Amino acid sequence: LATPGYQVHLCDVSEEALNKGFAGIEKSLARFIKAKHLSEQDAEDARSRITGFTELEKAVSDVDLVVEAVPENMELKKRIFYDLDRFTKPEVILATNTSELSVTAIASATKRPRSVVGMHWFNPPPVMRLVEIVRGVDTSEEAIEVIKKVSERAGKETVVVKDVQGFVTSRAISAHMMECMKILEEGVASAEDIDKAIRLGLNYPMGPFELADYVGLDTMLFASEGMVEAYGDRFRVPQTLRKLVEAGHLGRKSGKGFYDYTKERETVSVKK
Ligand SMILES: CCCCCCCCCCCCC[C@H](O)CC(=O)SCCNC(=O)CCNC(=O)[C@H](O)C(C)(C)COP(=O)(O)OP(=O)(O)OC[C@H]1O[C@@H](n2cnc3c(N)ncnc32)[C@H](O)[C@@H]1OP(=O)(O)O
Ligand SMILES: NC(=O)c1ccc[n+]([C@@H]2O[C@H](COP(=O)([O-])OP(=O)(O)OC[C@H]3O[C@@H](n4cnc5c(N)ncnc54)[C@H](O)[C@@H]3O)[C@@H](O)[C@H]2O)c1
Repeated sequence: LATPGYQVHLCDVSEEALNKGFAGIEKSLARFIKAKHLSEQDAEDARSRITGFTELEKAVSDVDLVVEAVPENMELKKRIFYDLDRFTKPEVILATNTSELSVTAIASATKRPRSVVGMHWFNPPPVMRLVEIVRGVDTSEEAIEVIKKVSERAGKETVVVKDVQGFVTSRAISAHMMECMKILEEGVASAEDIDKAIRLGLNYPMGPFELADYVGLDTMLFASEGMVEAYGDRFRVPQTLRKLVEAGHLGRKSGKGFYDYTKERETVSVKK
């Protein structure tokens, strides 16, 4: 959002967490500069528009829009929205990047459910082309329009969907990934070969296990629990996924998941 010109307040729980965020932004800017999508000056301008905060009240007291992206946990999201409702000006729109939680339930923690809306980005957000906008039961047309405008200014296409478990995208990808997980657990093929088959045979940019590591296995587990609760037997929480998360193997962000990123991995991604 800083690249297309917005002033951004980035808030996280500690300086260490903030620095991780800034390091991620640097990596992305470097890739864009290398690919000549951005000049050094554009990158510098984007950097100068981002200010870090570790206190939520200070971060949001004078903003026009909040995009929340804390871990996928309903109690935590509700606590944050309760605070956002108290700390922001009354006209501010409060968006959540939740992958599958009920936007309507998150909105119930505020006194302004009309201004609460889903703004679902995709990883890596600077590259992926869609923002899925989720209309909660009370979300106003104005809130939807603001998110459309902001997304378009960030170069994204949008779709507006109803607030059902998993919306369109997480529901669809869950079906695909959970079936691949069953294929793995049945011993039909290795994770590497399933990933290769899906990439080369079906032309997906990433196989299910490399994508799961990329998204983060903790986020995957939270999301799959929600899918099972809503849709029952059509989905089930994969035990292999649960065990990896219990062991602290969260994918790329912890160095290990379905693959080990601490060693130079014979990468299974297709290089041109
Ligand atoms: C198995 C477990 C089962 C459990 C079931 C659980 C179910 C629950 C499901 C819920 C999931 C929720 C998910 C979430 O809410 C929504 C998501 O985010 S879903 C994930 C969406 N993302 C994808 O699907 C990504 C797929 N991958 C790709 O598109 C590509 O691989 C890639 C990441 C773009 C990388 O492309 P490559 O060609 O491989 O690599 P390159 O390095 O050449 O990059 C291409 C191009 O992109 C630029 N780039 C890449 N990354 C970044 C970045 N971070 N920042 C900036 N730019 C980047 C790169 O520079 C290249 O640019 P170019 O040179 O081409 O101009
Ligand atoms: N990972 C993905 O690919 C992806 C894609 C789309 C949407 N999402 C959604 O985005 C949200 C975040 O997911 P993630 O995978 O980035 O999680 P993550 O755990 O990797 O990152 C969450 C961030 O929130 C910070 N945080 C925790 N508590 C906070 C608080 N009280 N105040 C401010 N910051 C706090 C953490 O320090 C961390 O930086 C989830 O709702 C997830 O479903 C994730």
